[in-house]
Amino acid sequence: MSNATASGEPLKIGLLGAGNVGAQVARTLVEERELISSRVGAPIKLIGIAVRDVQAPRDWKIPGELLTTDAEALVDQADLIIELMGGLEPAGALIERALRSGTAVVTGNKALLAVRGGELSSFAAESGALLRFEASVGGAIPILRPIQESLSGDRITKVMGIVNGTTNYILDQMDSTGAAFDDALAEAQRLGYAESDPTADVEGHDAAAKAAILGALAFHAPFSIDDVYCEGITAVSAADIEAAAASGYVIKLLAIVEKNDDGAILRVHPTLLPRTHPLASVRGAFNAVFVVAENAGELMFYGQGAGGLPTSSAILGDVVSVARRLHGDSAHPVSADTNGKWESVRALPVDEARTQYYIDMEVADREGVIAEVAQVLADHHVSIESMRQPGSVSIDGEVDTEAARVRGAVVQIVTHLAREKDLHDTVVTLKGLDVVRAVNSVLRVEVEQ
Ligand SMILES: NC(=O)c1ccc[n+]([C@@H]2O[C@H](COP(=O)([O-])OP(=O)(O)OC[C@H]3O[C@@H](n4cnc5c(N)ncnc54)[C@H](O)[C@@H]3O)[C@@H](O)[C@H]2O)c1
Ligand SMILES: N[C@@H](CCO)C(=O)O
Ligand code: NA
Repeated sequence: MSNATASGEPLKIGLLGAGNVGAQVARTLVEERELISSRVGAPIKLIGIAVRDVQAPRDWKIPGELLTTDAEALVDQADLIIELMGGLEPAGALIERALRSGTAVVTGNKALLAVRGGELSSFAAESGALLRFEASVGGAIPILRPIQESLSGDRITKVMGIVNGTTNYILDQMDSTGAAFDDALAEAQRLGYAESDPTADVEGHDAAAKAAILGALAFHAPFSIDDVYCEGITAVSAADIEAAAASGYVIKLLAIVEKNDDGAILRVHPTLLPRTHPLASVRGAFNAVFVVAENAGELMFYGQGAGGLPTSSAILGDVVSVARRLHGDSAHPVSADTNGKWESVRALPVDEARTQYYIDMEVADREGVIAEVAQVLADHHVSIESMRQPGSVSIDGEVDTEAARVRGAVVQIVTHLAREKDLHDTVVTLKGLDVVRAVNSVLRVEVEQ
């Protein structure tokens, strides 16, 4: 890397990958070069785009002289690399190559960062290279820079986000139209939100990668996706959504990272939220991230978490920010721009999380059943916040015993906050009771911070 801008030469930008996001970034860097240069305060130039096939048809006609299949040579010539190939390799090796030689990197590659983020950050710290990845969580939403910079004088205690647009779209469709999971997924695929292989989204892996990145930045510790407990949405049924709605809740797939005196817990799972919660109003494929910090209190960030154009906005914001730093190199030592020092924060098992549970079950309809169920919860130190018997309660709230006798009894319990391990053991014991015919669903609940 040369210190191009200090010598008046344009800052040389190399782009790796020209897919959904890459093509939009290329278009802006070519068509809006003057604007981006003026935002930087120094000239920039896109010097090349590494692609697999220079002849492949593209929506936006990229000037042919920019295309190359030699990604390594492009990395070696550039002052700043934008990686938008995705996947672990060759993206990982190319980013490592750039960072080790002091070349700045901007990427949106959450899958790579969730596995090798700590290692790549240390390469950056060793060489003084800048590494930015705002697009990797919440797409266009400015969330990582606020966590890294705006809140760096505060202590973040919890981050809770809807960080996967595909699953939010599916759950929202199920909630608003009563659709079954498979139909909502098919619609998400038709609209281009979900990929033909939707595993990474619906099984929660994409959200788990983002949880690892959020946890690492919020708590200054190099967490990886292996530290994240992950449950997707494939087991969420139309009946779950309907029962939740009847009790005033909505089901969202949340990435939750929180810190206590012993360490941090990182988890992704379907969660019941009261309809009055700010995250409950996030509809369709939108994303939102809720942050709680000791002094700032509660903050919420909302916007488009995916799509070529929105995501390109976050990439270009990082490019301008990095280019400004490279331009002012001598005045602003780059080492001051990193995430600070990693701290020693243990990743705790999900069993240590404190959460509330919603349990929907069918019990035999006879005397003493409710007392027996309540005793199981008490034995596990879990207290009950509310209990409903929707199948046997009439509209005015009077218990309709005749209805209960015919239908059996559905019992819905919301617990107070308790250790995940105790809640889990409670459900196992309930399932073993003779009077419990079936446990229909068990979901975690987030009510307050
Ligand atoms: N699309 C989004 O909404 C979105 C949002 C946030 C983050 N991201 C991230 O941005 C990155 C890019 O996403 P995308 O949607 O543009 O993906 P994409 O699949 O549309 O584009 C990737 C491009 O990289 C090219 N490529 C892959 N390997 C290559 C190689 N070895 N040499 C040259 N080219 C290669 C592919 O041919 C493809 O054109 C991913 O890391 C993704 O996770 C995407
Ligand atoms: N598959 C992701 C893309 C953005 O990271 C989503 O649905 O949100
Ligand atoms: Na973002």
